[in-house]
Amino acid sequence: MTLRDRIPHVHLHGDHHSHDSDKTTAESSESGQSKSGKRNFLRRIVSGSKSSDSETEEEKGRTKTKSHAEPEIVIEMSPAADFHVHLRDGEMMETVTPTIENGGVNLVYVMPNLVPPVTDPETAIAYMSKLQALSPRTTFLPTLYLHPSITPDTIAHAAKLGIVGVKSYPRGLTTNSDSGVLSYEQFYPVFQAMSDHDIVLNIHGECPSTPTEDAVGMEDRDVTILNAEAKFLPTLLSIHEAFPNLRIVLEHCTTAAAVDAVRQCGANVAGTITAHHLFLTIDNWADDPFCFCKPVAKLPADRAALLAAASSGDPKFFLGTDSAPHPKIAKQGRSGNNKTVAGVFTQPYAVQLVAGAFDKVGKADKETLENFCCKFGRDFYKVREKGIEVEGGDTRRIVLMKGMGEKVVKEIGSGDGAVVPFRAGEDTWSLEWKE
Ligand SMILES: O=C1C[C@@H](C(=O)O)NC(=O)N1
Repeated sequence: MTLRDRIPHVHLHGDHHSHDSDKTTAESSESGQSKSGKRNFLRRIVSGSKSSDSETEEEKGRTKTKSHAEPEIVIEMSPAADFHVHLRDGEMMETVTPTIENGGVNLVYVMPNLVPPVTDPETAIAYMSKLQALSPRTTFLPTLYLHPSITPDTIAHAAKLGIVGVKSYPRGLTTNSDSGVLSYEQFYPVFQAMSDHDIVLNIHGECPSTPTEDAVGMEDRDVTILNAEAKFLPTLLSIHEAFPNLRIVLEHCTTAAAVDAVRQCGANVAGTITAHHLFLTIDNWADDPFCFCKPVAKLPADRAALLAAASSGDPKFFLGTDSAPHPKIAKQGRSGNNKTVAGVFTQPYAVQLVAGAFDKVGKADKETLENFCCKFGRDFYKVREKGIEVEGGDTRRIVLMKGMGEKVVKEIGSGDGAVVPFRAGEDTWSLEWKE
Protein backbone atom coordinates (compact mmCIF):
# COMPACT_ATOMS: atom_id res chain seq x y z
CA MET A 1 0.00 0.00 0.00
CA THR A 2 1.38 3.38 -0.94
CA LEU A 3 1.27 6.49 1.17
CA ARG A 4 -1.26 8.01 -1.16
CA ASP A 5 -3.59 5.07 -0.67
CA ARG A 6 -3.72 5.72 3.03
CA ILE A 7 -4.91 9.30 2.98
CA PRO A 8 -8.57 10.19 3.03
CA HIS A 9 -10.78 11.32 0.25
CA VAL A 10 -12.61 14.41 1.39
CA HIS A 11 -15.64 15.27 -0.68
CA LEU A 12 -15.30 18.39 -2.70
CA HIS A 13 -17.71 20.95 -3.93
CA GLY A 14 -19.53 19.26 -6.77
CA ASP A 15 -18.80 15.68 -5.71
CA HIS A 16 -22.39 15.09 -4.81
CA HIS A 17 -23.81 16.15 -8.12
CA SER A 18 -21.82 14.20 -10.67
CA HIS A 19 -22.11 10.48 -11.35
CA ASP A 20 -18.37 10.04 -11.73
CA SER A 21 -17.68 11.75 -8.46
CA ASP A 22 -20.42 9.80 -6.73
CA LYS A 23 -18.62 6.63 -7.72
CA THR A 24 -15.37 7.85 -6.22
CA THR A 25 -17.19 8.82 -3.03
CA ALA A 26 -18.87 5.46 -2.72
CA GLU A 27 -15.61 3.63 -3.27
CA SER A 28 -13.74 5.61 -0.72
CA SER A 29 -16.13 6.60 2.03
CA GLU A 30 -15.71 3.48 4.18
CA SER A 31 -11.96 3.50 4.49
CA GLY A 32 -11.01 7.02 3.59
CA GLN A 33 -8.93 5.66 0.74
CA SER A 34 -9.16 6.89 -2.78
CA LYS A 35 -8.91 3.91 -5.09
CA SER A 36 -7.61 6.16 -7.81
CA GLY A 37 -4.66 6.73 -5.52
CA LYS A 38 -4.76 10.44 -6.28
CA ARG A 39 -4.54 13.13 -3.63
CA ASN A 40 -7.35 14.91 -5.41
CA PHE A 41 -8.72 16.46 -2.23
CA LEU A 42 -5.66 18.57 -1.65
CA ARG A 43 -4.98 21.98 -3.08
CA ARG A 44 -7.99 21.95 -5.34
CA ILE A 45 -8.32 25.33 -6.93
CA VAL A 46 -11.79 26.78 -6.53
CA SER A 47 -13.07 29.79 -8.37
CA GLY A 48 -14.53 31.46 -5.30
CA SER A 49 -17.46 32.67 -7.38
CA LYS A 50 -20.99 31.57 -6.66
CA SER A 51 -23.76 30.75 -9.08
CA SER A 52 -25.67 33.83 -10.08
CA ASP A 53 -29.14 32.44 -9.35
CA SER A 54 -28.51 31.86 -5.64
CA GLU A 55 -29.72 34.59 -3.29
CA THR A 56 -26.90 35.74 -1.03
CA GLU A 57 -26.52 37.98 2.00
CA GLU A 58 -23.28 39.30 3.42
CA GLU A 59 -23.17 38.94 7.16
CA LYS A 60 -20.09 39.18 9.38
CA GLY A 61 -17.80 38.16 6.55
CA ARG A 62 -19.75 35.10 5.54
CA THR A 63 -22.05 34.47 2.67
CA LYS A 64 -25.37 32.75 3.28
CA THR A 65 -27.20 31.21 0.36
CA LYS A 66 -30.74 30.01 0.10
CA SER A 67 -30.20 27.60 -2.78
CA HIS A 68 -30.10 23.91 -1.86
CA ALA A 69 -27.64 23.22 -4.67
CA GLU A 70 -25.19 25.56 -2.99
CA PRO A 71 -23.59 25.51 0.44
CA GLU A 72 -25.57 27.28 3.18
CA ILE A 73 -22.55 29.24 4.35
CA VAL A 74 -19.24 29.94 2.60
CA ILE A 75 -16.28 31.45 4.43
CA GLU A 76 -13.01 32.22 2.70
CA MET A 77 -10.10 32.87 5.02
CA SER A 78 -6.36 32.47 5.63
CA PRO A 79 -4.93 28.99 6.28
CA ALA A 80 -4.99 27.99 9.93
CA ALA A 81 -2.15 27.28 12.36
CA ASP A 82 -2.48 24.31 14.72
CA PHE A 83 -0.34 24.80 17.80
CA HIS A 84 -0.56 21.26 19.18
CA VAL A 85 -0.32 18.21 16.94
CA HIS A 86 0.86 14.63 17.33
CA LEU A 87 2.26 13.30 14.07
CA ARG A 88 4.12 10.24 15.45
CA ASP A 89 6.84 8.40 13.59
CA GLY A 90 7.08 5.56 11.05
CA GLU A 91 3.97 4.32 9.30
CA MET A 92 1.55 6.35 11.42
CA MET A 93 3.50 9.51 10.58
CA GLU A 94 3.19 8.67 6.89
CA THR A 95 -0.53 8.13 7.26
CA VAL A 96 -1.45 11.28 9.19
CA THR A 97 1.03 13.96 8.09
CA PRO A 98 -0.47 14.38 4.60
CA THR A 99 -3.89 15.00 6.21
CA ILE A 100 -2.78 18.30 7.79
CA GLU A 101 -3.84 20.24 4.71
CA ASN A 102 -7.25 18.54 4.65
CA GLY A 103 -7.95 20.33 7.93
CA GLY A 104 -7.14 23.76 6.46
CA VAL A 105 -3.80 24.10 8.25
CA ASN A 106 -0.43 25.22 6.85
CA LEU A 107 1.57 25.58 10.10
CA VAL A 108 1.82 23.01 12.89
CA TYR A 109 3.53 22.91 16.25
CA VAL A 110 4.70 19.34 16.67
CA MET A 111 4.66 17.44 19.96
CA PRO A 112 7.78 15.53 20.99
CA ASN A 113 6.25 12.50 22.78
CA LEU A 114 7.69 9.91 20.43
CA VAL A 115 9.25 6.68 21.66
CA PRO A 116 11.92 7.53 22.74
CA PRO A 117 10.95 11.15 23.42
CA VAL A 118 12.59 13.97 21.46
CA THR A 119 14.94 15.47 24.04
CA ASP A 120 17.77 16.89 21.93
CA PRO A 121 17.68 19.67 19.33
CA GLU A 122 19.34 17.71 16.53
CA THR A 123 16.76 14.93 16.76
CA ALA A 124 13.95 17.50 16.72
CA ILE A 125 15.31 19.12 13.56
CA ALA A 126 15.79 15.75 11.84
CA TYR A 127 12.19 14.85 12.75
CA MET A 128 10.93 18.07 11.14
CA SER A 129 12.77 17.19 7.92
CA LYS A 130 10.98 13.84 7.74
CA LEU A 131 7.64 15.56 8.24
CA GLN A 132 8.46 18.23 5.67
CA ALA A 133 9.04 15.57 3.03
CA LEU A 134 5.52 14.26 3.66
CA SER A 135 3.79 17.64 3.51
CA PRO A 136 6.06 20.04 1.63
CA ARG A 137 3.87 23.14 1.89
CA THR A 138 3.35 22.89 5.66
CA THR A 139 5.55 24.76 8.15
CA PHE A 140 6.61 22.45 11.00
CA LEU A 141 7.67 23.97 14.31
CA PRO A 142 9.86 21.75 16.51
CA THR A 143 9.64 21.20 20.28
CA LEU A 144 11.63 19.29 22.89
CA TYR A 145 10.30 17.00 25.62
CA LEU A 146 11.09 18.39 29.09
CA HIS A 147 13.48 15.87 30.60
CA PRO A 148 16.32 15.83 33.17
CA SER A 149 18.85 15.53 30.33
CA ILE A 150 17.92 19.06 29.19
CA THR A 151 20.18 21.71 30.71
CA PRO A 152 20.38 25.51 30.30
CA ASP A 153 23.14 24.87 27.73
CA THR A 154 20.79 22.61 25.75
CA ILE A 155 18.30 25.48 25.70
CA ALA A 156 20.91 27.95 24.41
CA HIS A 157 21.84 25.50 21.65
CA ALA A 158 18.16 24.75 20.89
CA ALA A 159 17.43 28.46 20.49
CA LYS A 160 20.21 28.76 17.91
CA LEU A 161 18.77 25.83 15.94
CA GLY A 162 15.27 27.33 15.90
CA ILE A 163 13.56 25.12 18.47
CA VAL A 164 10.40 26.97 19.42
CA GLY A 165 9.28 25.37 22.68
CA VAL A 166 9.66 22.70 25.34
CA LYS A 167 6.72 20.54 26.32
CA SER A 168 6.24 19.22 29.84
CA TYR A 169 4.28 16.03 30.45
CA PRO A 170 3.26 14.95 33.92
CA ARG A 171 4.86 11.55 34.39
CA GLY A 172 2.71 8.58 33.47
CA LEU A 173 -0.50 10.53 32.92
CA THR A 174 -0.93 10.25 29.19
CA THR A 175 0.46 8.68 26.01
CA ASN A 176 4.26 8.31 26.06
CA SER A 177 4.71 10.29 29.26
CA ASP A 178 6.82 7.73 31.14
CA SER A 179 9.79 10.11 31.05
CA GLY A 180 7.70 13.06 32.16
CA VAL A 181 7.95 15.47 35.06
CA LEU A 182 7.50 14.64 38.74
CA SER A 183 8.43 18.04 40.14
CA TYR A 184 8.61 21.34 38.29
CA GLU A 185 11.05 23.01 40.72
CA GLN A 186 13.93 20.86 39.51
CA PHE A 187 13.57 22.50 36.09
CA TYR A 188 13.65 26.10 37.29
CA PRO A 189 17.20 26.70 35.91
CA VAL A 190 15.97 25.38 32.55
CA PHE A 191 12.89 27.64 32.72
CA GLN A 192 15.19 30.62 33.40
CA ALA A 193 17.21 29.75 30.29
CA MET A 194 14.00 29.38 28.28
CA SER A 195 12.85 32.78 29.49
CA ASP A 196 16.23 34.29 28.52
CA HIS A 197 16.17 32.70 25.04
CA ASP A 198 12.44 33.32 24.49
CA ILE A 199 11.55 29.65 24.18
CA VAL A 200 7.95 28.75 25.03
CA LEU A 201 7.01 26.36 27.86
CA ASN A 202 4.09 24.14 26.87
CA ILE A 203 2.40 22.53 29.83
CA HIS A 204 0.18 19.48 29.96
CA GLY A 205 -1.50 20.70 33.14
CA GLU A 206 -2.74 17.76 35.17
CA CYS A 207 -1.91 16.37 38.61
CA PRO A 208 -1.55 12.64 39.05
CA SER A 209 -4.59 10.85 40.47
CA THR A 210 -4.40 9.76 44.09
CA PRO A 211 -3.77 6.00 44.14
CA THR A 212 -7.17 4.39 44.71
CA GLU A 213 -6.16 2.61 47.92
CA ASP A 214 -4.90 5.90 49.49
CA ALA A 215 -7.89 7.98 48.56
CA VAL A 216 -10.33 6.81 51.24
CA GLY A 217 -10.79 9.50 53.86
CA MET A 218 -8.26 11.84 52.25
CA GLU A 219 -10.46 14.50 50.72
CA ASP A 220 -7.57 16.95 50.37
CA ARG A 221 -5.83 14.48 48.08
CA ASP A 222 -8.82 13.25 46.15
CA VAL A 223 -7.37 13.76 42.69
CA THR A 224 -9.01 11.92 39.80
CA ILE A 225 -9.01 12.57 36.06
CA LEU A 226 -12.06 14.79 36.62
CA ASN A 227 -10.29 17.38 38.78
CA ALA A 228 -6.67 16.73 37.73
CA GLU A 229 -6.54 19.94 35.67
CA ALA A 230 -8.16 22.15 38.30
CA LYS A 231 -5.74 20.79 40.92
CA PHE A 232 -2.81 21.70 38.65
CA LEU A 233 -3.74 25.36 38.21
CA PRO A 234 -1.91 26.63 41.34
CA THR A 235 1.28 25.15 39.84
CA LEU A 236 0.70 27.12 36.63
CA LEU A 237 0.28 30.30 38.64
CA SER A 238 3.43 29.66 40.66
CA ILE A 239 5.57 28.99 37.56
CA HIS A 240 4.22 32.19 35.98
CA GLU A 241 4.93 34.12 39.17
CA ALA A 242 8.51 32.81 39.31
CA PHE A 243 9.13 33.48 35.56
CA PRO A 244 6.87 36.33 34.47
CA ASN A 245 8.76 36.79 31.19
CA LEU A 246 8.58 33.12 30.25
CA ARG A 247 5.90 32.54 27.63
CA ILE A 248 3.74 29.66 28.80
CA VAL A 249 0.91 27.81 27.07
CA LEU A 250 -1.52 25.82 29.16
CA GLU A 251 -2.27 23.14 26.61
CA HIS A 252 -5.73 21.77 25.83
CA CYS A 253 -7.72 23.66 28.47
CA THR A 254 -10.76 21.61 29.45
CA THR A 255 -12.37 23.52 32.32
CA ALA A 256 -13.88 26.89 33.08
CA ALA A 257 -11.31 27.04 35.91
CA ALA A 258 -8.44 26.70 33.42
CA VAL A 259 -9.87 29.48 31.26
CA ASP A 260 -10.10 31.71 34.35
CA ALA A 261 -6.53 30.87 35.41
CA VAL A 262 -5.13 31.75 31.97
CA ARG A 263 -7.06 35.03 32.07
CA GLN A 264 -5.70 35.80 35.55
CA CYS A 265 -2.11 35.55 34.33
CA GLY A 266 -0.24 38.22 32.38
CA ALA A 267 0.00 38.41 28.58
CA ASN A 268 2.83 35.85 28.52
CA VAL A 269 0.41 33.05 29.42
CA ALA A 270 -2.02 31.68 26.85
CA GLY A 271 -4.16 28.56 26.48
CA THR A 272 -4.81 26.25 23.57
CA ILE A 273 -8.25 24.76 23.07
CA THR A 274 -8.84 21.63 20.99
CA ALA A 275 -11.60 21.15 18.44
CA HIS A 276 -12.95 18.04 20.16
CA HIS A 277 -13.30 19.66 23.58
CA LEU A 278 -15.74 22.10 21.94
CA PHE A 279 -18.05 19.11 21.40
CA LEU A 280 -17.46 16.63 24.22
CA THR A 281 -18.49 16.16 27.84
CA ILE A 282 -17.91 13.28 30.25
CA ASP A 283 -20.89 11.35 28.89
CA ASN A 284 -19.29 11.07 25.46
CA TRP A 285 -16.07 9.39 26.49
CA ALA A 286 -17.62 7.29 29.29
CA ASP A 287 -18.69 4.65 26.76
CA ASP A 288 -16.68 5.57 23.66
CA PRO A 289 -12.89 5.13 23.52
CA PHE A 290 -12.73 7.30 20.38
CA CYS A 291 -13.78 10.29 22.51
CA PHE A 292 -11.28 9.52 25.28
CA CYS A 293 -8.25 11.76 25.62
CA LYS A 294 -6.22 13.44 28.35
CA PRO A 295 -7.24 15.71 29.85
CA VAL A 296 -10.72 14.21 29.59
CA ALA A 297 -13.70 16.33 28.57
CA LYS A 298 -15.57 17.62 31.62
CA LEU A 299 -19.02 19.12 32.31
CA PRO A 300 -21.38 20.92 29.92
CA ALA A 301 -20.58 24.17 31.77
CA ASP A 302 -16.87 23.60 31.08
CA ARG A 303 -17.53 22.96 27.40
CA ALA A 304 -19.60 26.15 27.28
CA ALA A 305 -16.72 28.09 28.88
CA LEU A 306 -14.29 26.72 26.26
CA LEU A 307 -16.60 27.63 23.40
CA ALA A 308 -17.10 31.10 24.86
CA ALA A 309 -13.35 31.62 25.30
CA ALA A 310 -12.46 30.29 21.84
CA SER A 311 -15.04 32.50 20.13
CA SER A 312 -14.59 35.55 22.36
CA GLY A 313 -11.86 37.35 20.42
CA ASP A 314 -9.54 37.07 23.44
CA PRO A 315 -6.02 36.58 21.98
CA LYS A 316 -5.03 34.42 24.96
CA PHE A 317 -6.93 31.47 23.44
CA PHE A 318 -6.09 29.81 20.15
CA LEU A 319 -6.30 26.50 18.31
CA GLY A 320 -4.16 23.55 19.34
CA THR A 321 -6.05 20.45 18.27
CA ASP A 322 -4.03 17.88 20.23
CA SER A 323 -4.93 15.64 17.31
CA ALA A 324 -3.59 12.32 18.56
CA PRO A 325 -3.78 9.35 16.18
CA HIS A 326 -3.75 5.82 17.54
CA PRO A 327 -4.45 2.59 15.66
CA LYS A 328 -8.10 1.59 15.98
CA ILE A 329 -7.18 -1.63 17.77
CA ALA A 330 -5.26 0.30 20.44
CA LYS A 331 -8.22 2.63 21.04
CA GLN A 332 -10.45 -0.43 21.37
CA GLY A 333 -8.08 -2.05 23.87
CA ARG A 334 -7.27 -4.92 21.53
CA SER A 335 -3.54 -4.31 21.24
CA GLY A 336 -2.23 -5.63 24.54
CA ASN A 337 -3.52 -4.85 27.99
CA ASN A 338 -7.26 -4.51 27.27
CA LYS A 339 -7.10 -0.80 28.11
CA THR A 340 -7.79 2.05 25.77
CA VAL A 341 -5.21 4.74 24.97
CA ALA A 342 -5.71 8.50 25.30
CA GLY A 343 -6.06 10.54 22.14
CA VAL A 344 -8.66 11.86 19.70
CA PHE A 345 -7.72 12.16 16.03
CA THR A 346 -8.99 15.37 14.41
CA GLN A 347 -6.23 16.45 11.99
CA PRO A 348 -8.07 16.14 8.63
CA TYR A 349 -11.07 18.09 9.95
CA ALA A 350 -9.38 20.62 12.26
CA VAL A 351 -10.94 23.86 11.00
CA GLN A 352 -14.15 22.19 9.81
CA LEU A 353 -14.78 21.00 13.39
CA VAL A 354 -14.14 24.43 14.87
CA ALA A 355 -16.51 25.98 12.32
CA GLY A 356 -19.18 23.42 13.22
CA ALA A 357 -18.78 24.10 16.95
CA PHE A 358 -18.79 27.90 16.51
CA ASP A 359 -21.84 27.61 14.28
CA LYS A 360 -23.82 26.10 17.15
CA VAL A 361 -23.40 29.34 19.10
CA GLY A 362 -23.87 31.63 16.09
CA LYS A 363 -20.15 32.43 15.85
CA ALA A 364 -19.16 30.78 12.58
CA ASP A 365 -18.04 33.99 10.93
CA LYS A 366 -14.78 34.86 9.22
CA GLU A 367 -13.38 37.17 11.87
CA THR A 368 -14.06 34.87 14.83
CA LEU A 369 -12.72 31.80 13.03
CA GLU A 370 -9.67 33.59 11.71
CA ASN A 371 -8.80 35.02 15.11
CA PHE A 372 -8.96 31.66 16.86
CA CYS A 373 -7.62 29.40 14.09
CA CYS A 374 -5.15 31.64 12.28
CA LYS A 375 -4.13 34.83 14.04
CA PHE A 376 -3.89 34.62 17.84
CA GLY A 377 -1.59 31.60 17.93
CA ARG A 378 0.72 33.06 15.30
CA ASP A 379 0.87 36.32 17.26
CA PHE A 380 1.64 34.58 20.56
CA TYR A 381 4.42 32.53 18.95
CA LYS A 382 5.76 35.64 17.14
CA VAL A 383 5.69 33.76 13.87
CA ARG A 384 6.16 36.90 11.76
CA GLU A 385 8.50 38.69 14.18
CA LYS A 386 10.84 35.70 14.23
CA GLY A 387 10.73 35.26 10.44
CA ILE A 388 9.12 31.80 10.69
CA GLU A 389 6.56 32.97 8.16
CA VAL A 390 7.16 35.83 5.79
CA GLU A 391 4.72 38.23 4.19
CA GLY A 392 3.48 36.72 0.92
CA GLY A 393 5.06 33.33 1.68
CA ASP A 394 1.85 31.34 1.27
CA THR A 395 -0.87 33.26 -0.51
CA ARG A 396 -3.36 30.39 -0.56
CA ARG A 397 -6.76 30.70 1.08
CA ILE A 398 -9.08 28.11 2.52
CA VAL A 399 -12.78 27.98 1.74
CA LEU A 400 -15.14 26.57 4.35
CA MET A 401 -18.60 25.41 3.37
CA LYS A 402 -21.54 24.32 5.45
CA GLY A 403 -24.24 22.04 4.10
CA MET A 404 -22.46 20.15 1.34
CA GLY A 405 -23.70 16.80 2.62
CA GLU A 406 -20.18 15.66 3.49
CA LYS A 407 -19.60 13.03 6.19
CA VAL A 408 -16.42 12.41 8.19
CA VAL A 409 -14.68 9.35 6.73
CA LYS A 410 -15.07 6.17 8.79
CA GLU A 411 -11.36 5.49 9.01
CA ILE A 412 -8.04 6.38 7.46
CA GLY A 413 -5.67 3.65 6.39
CA SER A 414 -6.55 0.01 6.70
CA GLY A 415 -6.04 -3.11 8.76
CA ASP A 416 -4.55 -2.94 12.25
CA GLY A 417 -3.02 0.47 11.59
CA ALA A 418 -6.29 2.19 10.58
CA VAL A 419 -7.13 5.37 12.47
CA VAL A 420 -10.70 6.41 13.26
CA PRO A 421 -11.26 10.16 13.07
CA PHE A 422 -13.39 12.05 15.59
CA ARG A 423 -17.10 12.04 14.63
CA ALA A 424 -16.52 9.33 12.01
CA GLY A 425 -19.55 9.00 9.76
CA GLU A 426 -21.16 12.24 11.01
CA ASP A 427 -21.93 15.42 9.08
CA THR A 428 -19.05 17.84 8.62
CA TRP A 429 -18.38 21.22 7.11
CA SER A 430 -16.34 20.98 3.90
CA LEU A 431 -13.04 22.66 3.11
CA GLU A 432 -11.17 23.46 -0.08
CA TRP A 433 -7.88 25.22 -0.81
CA LYS A 434 -7.76 28.10 -3.20
CA GLU A 435 -4.46 29.01 -4.89
O1 LIG B 1 -1.57 14.63 26.12
C1 LIG B 1 -2.04 13.80 25.38
C2 LIG B 1 -1.16 12.99 24.51
C3 LIG B 1 -1.91 12.47 23.37
C4 LIG B 1 -1.15 11.41 22.59
O2 LIG B 1 -1.76 10.42 22.19
O3 LIG B 1 0.04 11.58 22.35
N1 LIG B 1 -3.20 12.00 23.71
C5 LIG B 1 -3.93 12.64 24.63
O4 LIG B 1 -5.10 12.38 24.79
N2 LIG B 1 -3.36 13.57 25.40
